[in-house]
Amino acid sequence: MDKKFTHLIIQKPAPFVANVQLNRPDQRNALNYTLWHEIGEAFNLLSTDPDIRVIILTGNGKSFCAGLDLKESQDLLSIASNDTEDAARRGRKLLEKIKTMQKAFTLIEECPKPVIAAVHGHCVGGGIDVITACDIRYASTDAVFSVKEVDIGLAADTGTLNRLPKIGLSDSWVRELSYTGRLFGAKEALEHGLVSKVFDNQEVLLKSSLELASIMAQKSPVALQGTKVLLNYSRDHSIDESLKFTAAWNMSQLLTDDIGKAAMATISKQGPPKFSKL
Ligand SMILES: CC/C=C\C=C\CC(=O)SCCNC(=O)CCNC(=O)[C@H](O)C(C)(C)COP(=O)(O)OP(=O)(O)OC[C@H]1O[C@@H](n2cnc3c(N)ncnc32)[C@H](O)[C@@H]1OP(=O)(O)O
Repeated sequence: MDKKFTHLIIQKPAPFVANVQLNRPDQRNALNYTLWHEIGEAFNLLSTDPDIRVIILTGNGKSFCAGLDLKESQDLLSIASNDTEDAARRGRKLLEKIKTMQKAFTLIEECPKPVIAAVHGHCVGGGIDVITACDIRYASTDAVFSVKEVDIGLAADTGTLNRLPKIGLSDSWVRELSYTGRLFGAKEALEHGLVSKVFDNQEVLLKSSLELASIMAQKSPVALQGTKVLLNYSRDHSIDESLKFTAAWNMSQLLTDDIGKAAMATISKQGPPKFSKL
């Protein structure tokens, strides 16, 4: 990808795999508006990049992400306290701001390519918003999480409270974390299913994330992207609705050459076939 970002680095560590790196290490990857916006922009671009089939999301430096940049969030507060405008107008400005911020992380979810969040160090507040929009969450043993918003006087509004209840966790546990903001570690996150694997250190975490990404990147991109689209749809709809959507989706997608190539490779016991770009 040619686009240059201020607070993101995008590398291509393996064929068809992108590594999106949050890159404000000195601020523990706190999300200022530039980084917030760039996350959405990057995933939007990657969603149609035919050279990328799987994305790994990591944080550079000591932490994965320290959440909202508390030093650069003054304009949010200034909208709220601007007494030259009435409450309704200030409310409408806040609405637009929140919707824009929500959309940046929704673009991770809407990206049809699977996204693996590889979490080390702290992942708090907005960091949880980010990882709940990802498909797969891996962590290293040093990872520390917190649904921190309640501690700064707000109800999380950019994804956590909307997505955490949908990823198969205990409702009681989600509520306990959201009402207290308490820290919890990788072991607890694994026990409850917030992350699906924990690794001894960040190096092994990154290596294992790359291995996983490379396996997925060898699959038919038609099949892989369709699988993400259909899993997301079925999470948000009844079985009957999602069966209908699946049938309509595959009306076109079953016309792919990839099925023949994959079947032939299986029968002839060759390695994974080379699929055309999508
Ligand atoms: C509409 C609203 C939408 C979304 C709202 C989201 C809400 C949230 O995200 S709530 C969560 C907010 N974040 C926090 O409360 C975390 C604050 N940070 C910390 O607790 C710690 O920094 C740490 C993450 C536990 C890491 O600790 P440590 O490794 O010891 O580093 P520090 O020395 O504390 O920090 C280094 C450096 O980074 C700056 N920094 C860290 N976090 C933030 C932050 N969230 N915002 C701005 N800056 C941050 C910290 O100030 C230090 O800067 P120096 O200039 O070096 O002092």
